[in-house]
Amino acid sequence: MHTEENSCCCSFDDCKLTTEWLLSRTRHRPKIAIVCGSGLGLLTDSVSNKQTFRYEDIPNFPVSTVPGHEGSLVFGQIKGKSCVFMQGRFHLYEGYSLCKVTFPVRIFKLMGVETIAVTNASGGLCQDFKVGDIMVIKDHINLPGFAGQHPLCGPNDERFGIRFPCMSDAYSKDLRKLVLDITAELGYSNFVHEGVYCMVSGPNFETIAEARMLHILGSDSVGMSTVPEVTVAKHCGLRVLGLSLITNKVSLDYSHEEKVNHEEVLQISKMRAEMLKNVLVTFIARSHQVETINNSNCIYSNAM
Ligand SMILES: O=P(O)(O)O[C@H]1O[C@H](CO)[C@@H](O)[C@H]1O
Ligand SMILES: Nc1nc2[nH]cnc2c(=O)[nH]1
Repeated sequence: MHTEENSCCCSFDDCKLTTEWLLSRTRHRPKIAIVCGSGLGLLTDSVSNKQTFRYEDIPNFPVSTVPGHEGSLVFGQIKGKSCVFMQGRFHLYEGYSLCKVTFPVRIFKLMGVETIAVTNASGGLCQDFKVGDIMVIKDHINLPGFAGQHPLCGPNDERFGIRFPCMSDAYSKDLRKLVLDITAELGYSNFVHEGVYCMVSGPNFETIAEARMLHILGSDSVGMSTVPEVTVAKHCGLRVLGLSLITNKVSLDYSHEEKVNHEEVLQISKMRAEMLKNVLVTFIARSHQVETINNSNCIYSNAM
């Protein structure tokens, strides 16, 4: 139950303090933030002029507890563009409240970030998807949100965004088009699809009956993250790109003998991280081609 006292452990002042702490320690002023999913920390390999902060050293930041999530904020440049990477994200199943899970997104907004690219590892429900494919997220299903586990529950702070944000366009159409153009140019079209990502809380992988239900409901892939970050990003007026790496096929059939596990997820992520990195490097270099949106819901739309 949400009350004034317990609803938010990450107030505007907490966010401000963390933002000021970071801005006073780095000269980087990123316009793009990238969240690295499970096993995708290698995405930071192409960053030059790196400056790294461990999460445990940043005031108010949660710490990473999941293998494959290093726990560092990496500032730097890619093709001359200033960016910041979350090398490791936070999940509901780790025991964090959703406002803690999404805390970094608001820090990025207050630092002056305009675009966020979220990546994840997910299980493929769409029967056309193969292990190692990339799904450009077109839309999502916020399953925990239906049950009241929602990062925007509780008193709304208008300085971040409006009470009732529109979510029908959470994933920027222009950024999706840009990324589809890039993947075509790189010769990746055969293993890139658009689709709907469904978030479950985890930490267990799906039962067969659950997987069948999610598939019937219109989900193309399933994972345990991303949706809270995207919801908060859209609330405060960031442009969002979502890329999901299909690390396993989710079983819809009781005769299926293969059992998914986190080690396999990490193995596939590491195998395909290079490909995802190629996409993101080009995306970062070219994202200025897509105009910045002006209709920000957030009144703190510029860096403090
Ligand atoms: O969504 P990311 O952080 O990529 O991680 C995915 O991989 C883990 C399961 O292997 C879960 O945390 C799931 O959400
Ligand atoms: N819930 C869920 N999360 C995942 N993350 C990577 N693969 C999966 C999966 O099959 N199910």
